[in-house]
Amino acid sequence: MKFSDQLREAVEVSWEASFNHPFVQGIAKGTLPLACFRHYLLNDAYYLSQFARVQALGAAKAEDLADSNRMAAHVQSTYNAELSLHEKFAAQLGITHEQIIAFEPSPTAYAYTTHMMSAAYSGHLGDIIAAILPCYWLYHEIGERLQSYTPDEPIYREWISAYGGEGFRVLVDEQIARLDKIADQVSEADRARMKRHFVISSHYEFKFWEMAYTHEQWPTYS
Ligand SMILES: Cc1ncc(CN)c(N)n1
Repeated sequence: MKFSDQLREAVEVSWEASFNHPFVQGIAKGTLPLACFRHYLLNDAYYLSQFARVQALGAAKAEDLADSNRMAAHVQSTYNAELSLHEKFAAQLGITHEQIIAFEPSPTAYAYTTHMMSAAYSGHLGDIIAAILPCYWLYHEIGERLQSYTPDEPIYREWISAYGGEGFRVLVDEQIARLDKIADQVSEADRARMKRHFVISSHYEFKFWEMAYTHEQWPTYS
């Protein structure tokens, strides 16, 4: 069984829970309050800026130039495709660039990005891809599964079409193939560690919907 198939099997329950989360179902049906999407967007702008840095660490740690080149190209797609889509949504929701820059991430967004950074700084390219792959793969599965939905809210329609589209599929397949190739070359201990990164990131993906849906904040102790 391919390494990526083992990973996919390990997260079946948590990915199904993500798919069924009221945030995701609310996007599909158009019933998600825009205030929840706003909280998501602000946290996601922070998340994607850290995600791009993790991808860049992948470019730096890759052992051959072709992988460095492709990881760097993925940084550019995060910037050109995803972050610019978010900026468009932000403008539609009246969120300014200054608000995005000044935004303090919620606990889950902070914890998830810290997990990815830790895997990236302490590991090799395989650790990095394992930690970031749920971000690609889960979103694409969700986007594909929501393709038949046409929510009234245009932002939600565009969100579904961006993640379910062919452009995103190509990037997901590329990283899955890269991870399978690396998994064939490393030790059993490395594969176990990589699997753990993937499973933890998948849990954080679920918690990210929850964070947005509940407007998660840091405690104030007052
Ligand atoms: C938290 C999160 N995970 C995944 C994605 C899709 N790249 C995203 N935009 N945000």
